[in-house]
Amino acid sequence: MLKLSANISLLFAELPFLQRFEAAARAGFAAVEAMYPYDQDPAQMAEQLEAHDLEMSVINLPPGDYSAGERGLATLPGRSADFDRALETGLAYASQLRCRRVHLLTGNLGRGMTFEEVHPTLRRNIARAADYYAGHGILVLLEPLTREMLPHYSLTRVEQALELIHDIGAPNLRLQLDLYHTQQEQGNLAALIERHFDDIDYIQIAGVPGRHEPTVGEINYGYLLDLLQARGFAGWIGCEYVPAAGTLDGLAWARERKLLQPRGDRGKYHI
Ligand SMILES: O=C(O)[C@@H](O)C(=O)CO
Ligand SMILES: [Mg+2]
Repeated sequence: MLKLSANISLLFAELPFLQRFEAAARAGFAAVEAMYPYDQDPAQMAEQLEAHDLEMSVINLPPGDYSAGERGLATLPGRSADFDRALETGLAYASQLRCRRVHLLTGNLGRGMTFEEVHPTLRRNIARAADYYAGHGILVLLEPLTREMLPHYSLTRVEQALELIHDIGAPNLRLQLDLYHTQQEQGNLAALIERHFDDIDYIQIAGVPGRHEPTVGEINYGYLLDLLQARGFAGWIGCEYVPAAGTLDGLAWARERKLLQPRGDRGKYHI
């Protein structure tokens, strides 16, 4: 059966962050994911995971100065100290949350820079991250992100990510395929899933346009989820979308596919 993880940076936003763990468990999720949990106390998050028998399926590594538009440090020359600090902080959180995956945001292209020009710095830093986390049994994931959201982002296509993954060759360096982003950059999702199935560790889903439930928009997730089911995809599928209305009502699609196992009174929170 396909495994869903609730992105509690976006889902259950009707509740304070620390209450979203219980709400996700009651709704029937076995895991949660978070984008940038670094404003939270990891001990409190760990308590919630334990209390509600949840896995933390993935967290992003610290992205640099987010408010300044930084989305990762791996492409930026002269930032190795910040990059190393991000690896250390990510490890502290992942360890305390027993999270076995971190998403390494690669960073923006500097003004006037091309992917080819940043490639040596990027490759070196990704290899450094993979080596750093390998010793802790943690996977490092690369996720192509669309320029519709991040116009200057460095890693936008599946083929770019796979070239780095295969060239570096670290066994703990894997692909995070976000179908919301990849639809906007290159489409052809079913063929990409089929062609690169063995390289995909993690999938995320959201509707295009609007980043709402997978039932809204141009992507036929019924077809894609059937394909993943038929291929026996065993990784997590992150529900990384902004509910169009209420979170619980918006999960009807997952309940209809019997992908959620509600625990206790799902409606405890009046959301
Ligand atoms: O798809 C996304 O936006 C996230 O998975 C992410 O890591 C970058 O924000
Ligand atoms: Mg994503």
